[in-house]
Amino acid sequence: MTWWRRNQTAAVAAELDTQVVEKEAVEEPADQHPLLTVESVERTFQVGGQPLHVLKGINMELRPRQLVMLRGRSGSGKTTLLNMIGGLDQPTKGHIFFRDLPFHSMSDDDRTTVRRKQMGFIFQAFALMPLLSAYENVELSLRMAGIPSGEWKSRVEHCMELVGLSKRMHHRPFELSGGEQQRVAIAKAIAHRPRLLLADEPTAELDSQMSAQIMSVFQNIIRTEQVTICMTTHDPTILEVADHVYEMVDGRFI
Ligand SMILES: Nc1ncnc2c1ncn2[C@@H]1O[C@H](COP(=O)(O)OP(=O)(O)OP(=O)(O)O)[C@@H](O)[C@H]1O
Repeated sequence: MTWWRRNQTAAVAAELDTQVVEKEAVEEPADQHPLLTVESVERTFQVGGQPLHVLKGINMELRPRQLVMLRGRSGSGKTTLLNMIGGLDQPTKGHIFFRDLPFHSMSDDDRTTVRRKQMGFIFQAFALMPLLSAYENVELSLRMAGIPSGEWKSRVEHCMELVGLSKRMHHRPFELSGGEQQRVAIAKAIAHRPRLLLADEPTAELDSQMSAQIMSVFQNIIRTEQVTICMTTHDPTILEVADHVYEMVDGRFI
């Protein structure tokens, strides 16, 4: 089993390298091949010995440089789906392809390799480290992704500039407002140049003005960093900036 895993991991690493070369060589038009495809995905949890059907047949696509929102009431299954798209969990049934990689059947190790290199997360569980400055938080993400240390300084400074926080990069999270902390989280999530950025309720704790700022940062990074963003939200006021909104009710899109 171990040798197979190692070979599989090597194959994924090789695939990623090829994809990076392709990315540099060819500029993909926005509407070309999907970055991610979800086909007939179901997710069932066992709760107290009973099956709980949370996702009941989801189909969706994320295309390069799109801003896609998952909207729905609390408990409708948005976070469960986002976890699946990010390879943090696997479907009970159905298929998920990130580019050509079958997330539904890949090992945890292989999904982790893809995630580290090609995805960024703005999730509560990946929150800022409180004792590190904004700069050090972003740098940490480059270190984790295996980016050579010689590239860290310019990339951190570039990302802090993209989110409009160049003047505050040596502050620690508690010295920043909620909106500023969220912008540091965005800088941290995009520092290693992911293809896909996933955000779970990124405007949840923010007032409407700060939420609008975050959405404007998202639009800016889609343009300048060529990233695709998929986020969950309850907030009807930000839906208009989405390229596509999937409305979820009780584990299905309507
Ligand atoms: N690991 C798990 N085990 C058992 N049940 C789970 C698990 N994860 C999620 N659920 C259940 O699945 C349902 C959907 O949860 P999910 O967090 O995906 O909803 P959501 O739409 O993101 O809600 P919110 O907007 O409140 O975050 C809930 O009833 C939740 O209790």
